Amino acid sequence: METIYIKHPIDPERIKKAPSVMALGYFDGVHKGHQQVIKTAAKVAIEQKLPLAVMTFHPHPKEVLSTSTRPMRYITPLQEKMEQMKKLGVDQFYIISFTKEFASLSPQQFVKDYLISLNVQHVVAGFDFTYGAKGKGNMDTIEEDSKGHFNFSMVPALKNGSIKVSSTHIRELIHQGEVQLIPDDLGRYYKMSGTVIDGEKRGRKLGFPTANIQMNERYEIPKTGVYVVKLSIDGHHYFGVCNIGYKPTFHVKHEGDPSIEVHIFDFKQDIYGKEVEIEWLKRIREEKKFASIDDLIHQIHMDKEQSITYLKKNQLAF
Ligand SMILES: Cc1cc2nc3c(=O)[nH]c(=O)nc-3n(C[C@H](O)[C@H](O)[C@H](O)COP(=O)(O)O)c2cc1C
Ligand SMILES: Nc1ncnc2c1ncn2[C@@H]1O[C@H](COP(=O)(O)OP(=O)(O)O)[C@@H](O)[C@H]1O
Repeated sequence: METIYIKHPIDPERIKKAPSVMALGYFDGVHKGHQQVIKTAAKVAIEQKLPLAVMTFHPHPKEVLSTSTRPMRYITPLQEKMEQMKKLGVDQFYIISFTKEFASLSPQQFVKDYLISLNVQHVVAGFDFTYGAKGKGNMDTIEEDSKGHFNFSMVPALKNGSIKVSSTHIRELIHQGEVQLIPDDLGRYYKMSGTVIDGEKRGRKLGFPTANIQMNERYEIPKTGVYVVKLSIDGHHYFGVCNIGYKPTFHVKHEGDPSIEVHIFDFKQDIYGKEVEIEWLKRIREEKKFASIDDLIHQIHMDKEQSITYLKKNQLAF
């Protein structure tokens, strides 16, 4: 996959003008609805013997246009989005830097500069895709704005039961800790990449060493609590039990991002500094403040047992 970064204003002299089929969207999550859009474009690309291209915008428009001071978090930060695009067989991945100036382009100017000038032959987008200043361009205006330079296909909403598959719904599931439901919408478990860092060196003394994981990017954060997780380290897969939270047994203050700590089953290696991937399989309980360390240790034993039972019952491991 070729990745093409474009900074606004686009320089028409410097861009490739080979014809392509282009799927358009923000695609945070690259969920089943997004996959439908990209697969529709892939089908047209095969029929027309053209490369499959995807155009996305980064950072997320909300991050640039919203007045909120809270930083935007992602289901798939850019690196992860790229990985998913590769898996879908995308040939060219265009990343347009989303700035206030870019956002103020009229819909017609966007189509002219970013689609027609790239020699796009066919555009595919989801039913709710909008383009141009204030999102005034949409699936009802694109035909007129294309001025006959390209055809387009609109992909209808994908539903999971009565609920529309959407990044918003997946975010809600992450925040509610309902991670076991996420594969229905996302097509895979929610996962993060991170680095194993030093903790407070207490885990080993408790009889439960825990790998403390620092997220590598601004991911959406699951609800605090204890989870069954899968870890990938150097291409090997392990299962474990994870606490995400503020460790109220030891700390009074709950500031900043929660810590993420995984006790890995049947594992005894030093992995400080390693890059890992953590998949969130199932939330099993709330984080609690224990009256004694013995009570906490007893509870962690039970969490481990419960996790292994869950993994066995769902034929995920053991
Ligand atoms: C499965 C599991 C469940 C945990 N549950 C709690 C909890 O409910 N409350 C709490 O204060 N700490 C909880 N912890 C966090 C421990 O307090 C923490 O692992 C220990 O303090 C070691 O921290 P360190 O690795 O930073 O040294 C849990 C840890 C694990 C692995
Ligand atoms: N089963 C295991 N699960 C998690 N980490 C383990 C395990 N066995 C060994 N380790 C190593 O021990 C470290 C955790 O030890 P711990 O005493 O909890 O210290 P820290 O507070 O630095 O996390 C991990 O980062 C990892 O390198």
